[in-house]
Amino acid sequence: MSQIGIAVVSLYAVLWLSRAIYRLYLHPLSRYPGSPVAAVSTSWYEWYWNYYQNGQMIFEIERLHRIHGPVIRIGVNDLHISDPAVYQDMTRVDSGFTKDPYFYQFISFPHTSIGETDPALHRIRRKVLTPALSGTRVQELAPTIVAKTEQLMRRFDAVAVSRSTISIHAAAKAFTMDIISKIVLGQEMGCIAEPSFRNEFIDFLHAAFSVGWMAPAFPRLSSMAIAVVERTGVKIIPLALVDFKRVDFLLTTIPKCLGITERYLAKFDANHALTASIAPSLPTSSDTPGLPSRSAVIDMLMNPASAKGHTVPTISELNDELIMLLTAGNDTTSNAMVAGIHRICSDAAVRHRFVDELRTHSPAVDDPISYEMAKRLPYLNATIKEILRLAHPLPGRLPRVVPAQGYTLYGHTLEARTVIHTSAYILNRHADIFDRPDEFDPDRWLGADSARLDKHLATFNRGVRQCLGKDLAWCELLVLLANLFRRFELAPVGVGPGDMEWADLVLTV
Ligand code: HEM
Repeated sequence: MSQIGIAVVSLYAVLWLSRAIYRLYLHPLSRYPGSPVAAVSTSWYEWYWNYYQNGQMIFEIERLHRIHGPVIRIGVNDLHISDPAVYQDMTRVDSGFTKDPYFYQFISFPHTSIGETDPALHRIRRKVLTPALSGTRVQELAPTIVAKTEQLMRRFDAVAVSRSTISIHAAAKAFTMDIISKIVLGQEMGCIAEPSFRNEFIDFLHAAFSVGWMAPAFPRLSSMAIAVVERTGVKIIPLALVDFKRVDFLLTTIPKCLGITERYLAKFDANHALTASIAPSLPTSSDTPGLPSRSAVIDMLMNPASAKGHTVPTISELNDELIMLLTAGNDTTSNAMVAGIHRICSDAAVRHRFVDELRTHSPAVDDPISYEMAKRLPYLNATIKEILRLAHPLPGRLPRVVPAQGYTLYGHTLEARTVIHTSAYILNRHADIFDRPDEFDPDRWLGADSARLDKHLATFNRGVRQCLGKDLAWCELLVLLANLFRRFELAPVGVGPGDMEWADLVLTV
């Protein structure tokens, strides 16, 4: 190496070392315990635990909390908190905490309901989408959800008659995909009718998220990779978002989604009277003769009058939102179903009470249990809450930025733009709130204390960024689990120890 080369490398080493010393001993967060590696380099810490060790950082964070208490440092500018009171404070509507743009640019598309980090723009997007997913809308959609459950039950009937087995995992994902695609695209994907419940969207999603943690670990490299792929179509490193943006994926793997959206818009554009009639109110008929079924989501997004300040998205922005909604509405609820079915089947006492309540209140097996009835069954509801407490569809860190005025944490003021992470996996098992936290015990939700526990359930997040699909998820879980367990005696086949272990790949995989 030339002398200049040696000088450059030495200078870089000195700079790197000085910065490492500053971050470890002089940085405002240096007072907090945690990982020294994380304090020096967020990237390598993230890369090691989440990419190299495949989504294990959440378990390492849990271990560090056990050693160091409620606050640990997990990055140069990042703390992780395990304290339900701090979480409540951070999720107050007026807390001023916002989503961390650095993190969300890599797990979501910009300006979508999930990815928007600007509070004012988010408020508008949320207002536009709320009517399509609100409690009232879910009530209207409930008969469709019951009908999809019935269709799925026919598949289970066939399996029971032939005394063969069925993949609960594939069945649950097909069920949620057909429902969310109908809501989002106006047309279902037809996964329940597929012989093996084929669901290309989920296959793609899991392949993409298996490399998802590369992006937050190396943000500059990731931004460059996204720019390169957008301009040339060439994928230089494995990244979930790069895969999402890949033209060949969009054209071949889920042509149905884009094709459906484009046909939908073309039909509506061709019919100006109808386009003009897309008022802020929702379509009442889902099947107007001669037209594709209506998507409340697309209708509201394409209507400039949906909310004050709303700008109609371009086709690309529209697709970004639709893909995010398909993702949010498919994998999460189905994972809760799979984990829940396994829990109920594995606990004879719970299963007995669960089935007993269903058969007592609704003995006629051929009369589907409605959403209305399911909502009224206490043990069913308590069991689902307990499933949601422990099932972890989105287990991991949801980083939030400290507002401009700073934030006082245990007497010390954190500077604006410090990032605080909390995780449902850790909060939902916090011993200050949940007695015997690792035990699956639906009865905890039937006691006098249940309202207090409810307030601390972090599964759907809280505050202005809480889940917009919570009512839909609840409806799907209630209707599916009630009808499934009332009708069938289920037993796990071929599920070995370790098969239900999960990794945090943003989504649980
Ligand atoms: C058991 C099932 C579900 C769980 C556990 C869950 C969990 C969550 C969580 C934790 C968030 C906050 C994410 C963040 O802060 O970055 C969220 C947001 C969101 N979820 Fe869900 N979700 C579920 C089902 C659904 C369904 C069925 C939909 C329907 C499309 C949906 C749509 C959304 C949307 C649009 C947001 C963004 C809300 C906003 O920021 O305003 N979710 N969800």
